[in-house]
Amino acid sequence: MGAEPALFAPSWLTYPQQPAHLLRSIWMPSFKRAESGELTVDGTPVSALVEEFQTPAYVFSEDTFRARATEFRSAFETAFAAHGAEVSVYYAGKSFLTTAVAKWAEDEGLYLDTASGGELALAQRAGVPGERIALHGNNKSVAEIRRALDYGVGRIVADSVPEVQIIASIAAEMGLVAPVMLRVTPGVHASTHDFIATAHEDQKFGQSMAAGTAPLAGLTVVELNELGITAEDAYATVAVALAHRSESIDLRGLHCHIGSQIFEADGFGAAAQKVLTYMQQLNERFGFVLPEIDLGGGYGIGYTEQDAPRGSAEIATELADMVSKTCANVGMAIPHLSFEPGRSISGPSGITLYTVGTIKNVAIEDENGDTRVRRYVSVDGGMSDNPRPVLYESDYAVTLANREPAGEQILSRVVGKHCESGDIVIRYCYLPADLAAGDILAVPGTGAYNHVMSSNYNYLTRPPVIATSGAKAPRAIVRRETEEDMLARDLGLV
Ligand SMILES: Cc1ncc(COP(=O)(O)O)c(C=O)c1O
Ligand SMILES: N[C@@H](CCCC[NH3+])C(=O)O
Repeated sequence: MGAEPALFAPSWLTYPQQPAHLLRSIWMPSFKRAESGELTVDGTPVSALVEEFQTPAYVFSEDTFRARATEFRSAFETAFAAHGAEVSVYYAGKSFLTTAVAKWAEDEGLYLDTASGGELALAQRAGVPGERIALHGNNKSVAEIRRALDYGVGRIVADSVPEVQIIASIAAEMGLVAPVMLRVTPGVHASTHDFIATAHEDQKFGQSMAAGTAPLAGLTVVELNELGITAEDAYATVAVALAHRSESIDLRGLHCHIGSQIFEADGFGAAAQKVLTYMQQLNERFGFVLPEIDLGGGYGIGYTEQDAPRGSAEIATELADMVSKTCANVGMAIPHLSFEPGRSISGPSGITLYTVGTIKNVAIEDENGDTRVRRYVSVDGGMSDNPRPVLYESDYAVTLANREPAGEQILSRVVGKHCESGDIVIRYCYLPADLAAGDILAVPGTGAYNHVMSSNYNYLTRPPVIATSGAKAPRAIVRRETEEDMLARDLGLV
């Protein structure tokens, strides 16, 4: 492996050969090669999947999803139980949600984090009980809040002072008491792409815990005085005071989420430390004991051989030790803990299958000024089924799936079929020299933030999601979109 990360400074001389074997940090045990060399998913050869469901297609292993959900939950429960604390795990539906997935998560003992009225509607359709659901969002509509309260969700995570006010007034009008968590901004740096980091101060989520931010809360001095808030207080304290005063809000605790696709433990630990310390200050100030803290999700997964994801047991043990130490230091009992993993459960459970179309060579100059050839391999999908490369410069791995990727390997770039030069599926990979139109490629790690972020760009129809498991025949849990589906929304010459 080269000294520099190949993803950002690819060197023709140093970029590692894509291993023909399937790295287990990227490919879960559901994805195996048969003796023939063909890739299988939970025992079904990809050629059979492609024959029945065509490409592009997301293939999602129910077995892997269930195993990862249970593994995460048990790891966190066990690690915190060692300190006498209890844990609830909320599966973050924003990463991948269908009726079947909501049910699998519930079967495995997970609660469900929803991020909009639409996700909530899906959870309702799946029959997830209200008390097992959380509703998130930084700009919830009145209808979304009403729907959540009507369905009896276990908690609404309020993002700001105005949201606390709106939730309080809707709950009062409905004659209910709304269970609320307050999202705070821990002000720590999370090492991930800027667009998916959410813990620093200058972004849209949460309320600041920093002293002296209360005057930014939008209340008049008289209103702040009435709440007992001074200019030295934090913005978040204003929200807590409002929630505390309201008879239609049951304040359950604080919430924070530092971002997504994070490997280092430091950010999670630092955030937990800051929020717990602030929580104890609130407990003392308001004379209550907030019963719960939610530390969000964000645990990174392996996309390429450059990534080294950590196991849930290791993360959980580290966090539990950190939380227990902080609580002892600030003199509080460990509150109920909750977590919201999305990608770490759904991401590695899914792959995307594409069919190879045109293959062409382009002459380019390498870093030494020598002319080289880059092989462009086009597939039948692209940024409409996976916008992550174009949004976050995300890197993925790929393997030839319908047969053994044997023989000479050639540095290649896999691109989509959209009308954009940035429509790149895999920037750098080695694929066999004899790759040909009609071959099937499999891209791992597409179980999270792919199907849910797909689009109809260039009027491509969105792929189906095929669920696999050792116990059942593969079946579509989301059907392929048809041209009729797309065209039906165009109202013609009105
Ligand atoms: C509040 C909240 N919880 C949970 C998640 C899930 O994150 P991830 O899929 O990275 O675990 C997100 C997304 O970043 C989020 O915003
Ligand atoms: N959509 C992002 C993650 C956002 C997480 C939700 N707050 C991704 O694909 O990585």
